[in-house]
Formats: sequence, structure tokens, C-alpha cells
Amino acid sequence: MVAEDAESKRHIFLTGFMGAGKTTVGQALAERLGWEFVDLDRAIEKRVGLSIPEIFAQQGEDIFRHEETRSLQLLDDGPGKVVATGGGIVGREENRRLLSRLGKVVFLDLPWHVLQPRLQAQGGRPLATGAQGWEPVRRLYEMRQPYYRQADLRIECSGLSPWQIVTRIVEMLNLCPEDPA
Ligand SMILES: Nc1ncnc2c1ncn2[C@@H]1O[C@H](COP(=O)(O)OP(=O)(O)OP(=O)(O)O)[C@@H](O)[C@H]1O
Ligand SMILES: O=C(O)C1=C[C@@H](O)[C@@H](O)[C@H](O)C1
Ligand SMILES: [Mg+2]
Repeated sequence: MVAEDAESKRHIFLTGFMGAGKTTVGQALAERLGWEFVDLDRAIEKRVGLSIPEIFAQQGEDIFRHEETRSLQLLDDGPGKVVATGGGIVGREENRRLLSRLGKVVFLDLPWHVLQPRLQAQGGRPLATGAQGWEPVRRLYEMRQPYYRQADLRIECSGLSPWQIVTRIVEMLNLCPEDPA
């Protein structure tokens, strides 16, 4: 059992829907802080030896979700890391407990009308292909909002560059106030 003290809450987790900028902002935040960056989706792909679309197609979503929880449990005891999570990580209660126990959770909040074109342009996400139209994806977005909103910090990202978002996170979490952006 990990104690819920400042020492155990060392990581910074970026959460938010698919396409919200977790990877982009996470990399920039890690660079700004000089911390290691971890992308949980990439960590799962490496451990399983398959891409996320392959895991969903060959093993199913349940196995993917199991691996997702595992990837949180496997975050080691080393120094704080900036962690970009998968868009669905907030779906499991166990994950939500792990996130808040292990670090500060930052929700990158964007309205659906900004996210949808990004998802359409990029493709490659099993739960957001648009193959059944975009309404089921929008519903998933809406369903997850209350869970994302349990974060320690919510950043309204509309109209902000990744670097501006990073500056806001650093300021709001008081991460290195002596170091100007
Ligand atoms: N603040 C921003 N302003 C404009 N475009 C952005 C911003 N942040 C990210 N993007 C762009 O949005 C797209 C999605 O970003 P990114 O891959 O970082 O999101 P994500 O939340 O990690 O998505 P997922 O993990 O679901 O694939 C990319 O094309 C990225 O360049
Ligand atoms: O929102 C989701 O459920 C997902 C988001 C991606 O980051 C991946 O974790 C996977 O494609 C599932
Ligand atoms: Mg990502």
C-alpha cells in the first residue's frame, strides 16, 4: 500500500479526451521541467509488442484496459515524471484512485467542436474512427466529462498553444515559480 503523502504524489498526469493534446503538451512540459516523459499508450504498445489498434483488434478492449491499469501500477518509485495518459484511463475507478494517489492530475479540456476535426484529420484511434458517424464518439466524450473533471487542475485549452498550456500548468501547480517561462 502506497502512502498518500506528498512523496508518493510525485508524477504529473495529463488526462483528457482523444486528441486533446496530452502527448504534445506532456512532451513540452517534461522538457520545460527537465523531467522524464512517459506516454502510457506507447508504454503499453512496447510491453505488449502490438500497436493499440492491433491490441483492440486482436485481443479486445478488455485486455487493453487491463494493460492500461498495469501500466499505471508499473510507474516506478523514481523521480517525478510527466505522464500522458490514454483518453479512456478515467473510465475505471481503480485507475482514478491510482492517478490521484500517485500524482497531480491535469485535465486538458477542449470542446467537442475543436476535438472532432482533430480526430477526423488524424485517424488511427480504435474508438474514434468515425466509421459509425461521430455521434457515438461525442457521447463517449460527454460520458467521460464528470470523470475528467475530478482532476486536481482543469485547463481550458481552446485557443492556447501547447507552450501556453505548459506555462499555465507550471504556474497553477507552482512547479518552478523562480524560473520564468
Ligand atoms: N494546443 C494545441 N493547439 C493546436 N493543436 C494542438 C494542440 N495540442 C495538440 N495539438 C494537435 O492536436 C493533435 C492531437 O494532439 P496529441 O496527439 O498530443 O493529443 P493526445 O491527447 O495525445 O491524443 P491521443 O493520445 O488520443 O492520440 C496533434 O495533431 C497535435 O499537433
Ligand atoms: O479514449 C480512449 O478510450 C482511448 C484513447 C487512446 O489514447 C488509447 O488509449 C486508446 O485508443 C483508447
Ligand atoms: Mg497521445
